[in-house]
Amino acid sequence: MSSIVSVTGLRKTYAGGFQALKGVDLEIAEGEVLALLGPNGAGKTTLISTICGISTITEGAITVGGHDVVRDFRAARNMIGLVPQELHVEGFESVFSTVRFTRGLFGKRRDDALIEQILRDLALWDKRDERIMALSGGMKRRVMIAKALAHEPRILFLDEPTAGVDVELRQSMWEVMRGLKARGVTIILTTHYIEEAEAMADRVGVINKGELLLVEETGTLMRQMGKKTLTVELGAPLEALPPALARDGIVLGPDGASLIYSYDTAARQTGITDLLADIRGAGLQMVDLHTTQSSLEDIFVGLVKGGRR
Ligand SMILES: Nc1ncnc2c1ncn2[C@@H]1O[C@H](COP(=O)(O)OP(=O)(O)OP(=O)(O)O)[C@@H](O)[C@H]1O
Repeated sequence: MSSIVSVTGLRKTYAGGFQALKGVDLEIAEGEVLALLGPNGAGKTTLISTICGISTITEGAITVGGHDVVRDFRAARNMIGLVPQELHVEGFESVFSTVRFTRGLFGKRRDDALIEQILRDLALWDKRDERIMALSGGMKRRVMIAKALAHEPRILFLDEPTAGVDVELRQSMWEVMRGLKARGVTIILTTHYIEEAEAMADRVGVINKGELLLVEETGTLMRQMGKKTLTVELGAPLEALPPALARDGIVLGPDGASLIYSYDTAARQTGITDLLADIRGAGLQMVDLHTTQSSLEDIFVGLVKGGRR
């Protein structure tokens, strides 16, 4: 994997003595979308801020595109676009001039065609002459993204890009992110929305109490750690579970009308074949079968409760 961001042994202790990051190692591949999941106060924003060179490093090292974020701050920062959690926009300025001005701050030559393209991609072109204060919250967020993209960064950090936005806007933000990914932009987003990680991320990192508990491909994580539940609907309800069917992971469903069996999707033998044979052997009639897969949310809650894998 060729890393565009490399974080090694990162520790961050705030002035009051609070340890917000306790030794984080993380490699981010060029072109990937990485979602950082974690409860409030886990250290997600702190991690992003240290990578972006906004927050000082207590111990460890970070490189962005091979540039050390402390020694070679300017080169590292030039490669990064940051969309922070809070909206900071100059309310009286127009959309176009704000985004153009931001590009200038990075010492890049004026390129109005590029700004036009960015605004079009973000469905902001029609609003280019409006004052930012007159825009809706969702539009302001998009202006923040446009500003972050104005100097053509190769890496975009989005800190909770869809917190508190409506479903339609969330979907349109996802479209924006997909478009950027298709152009090869590496995206790191923090989110509280599991469905966002599931929908967008190539890999998921789970942070809790300043520790990166794991980083895994989204699909692999779901497969490795997921549980499945098989529900067998019975022709006639049972009073109790027949002894022949008793085994780990099985319970009688509501009203005794079904059997519910939980199994590990990663296990070599799920036990389903034996279970079905035993159900038949016990003379029970099966009228329907269905399976459900645990969500990334279940996995996440289990991880945060249970600590490092
Ligand atoms: N400037 C600061 N001084 C002292 N402590 C801080 C400072 N900034 C953050 N913290 C603490 O560090 C911890 C991690 O905060 P951080 O904002 O990184 O978490 P987060 O995972 O982004 O949370 P959220 O999801 O709520 O945004 C929190 O306990 C927070 O109170």
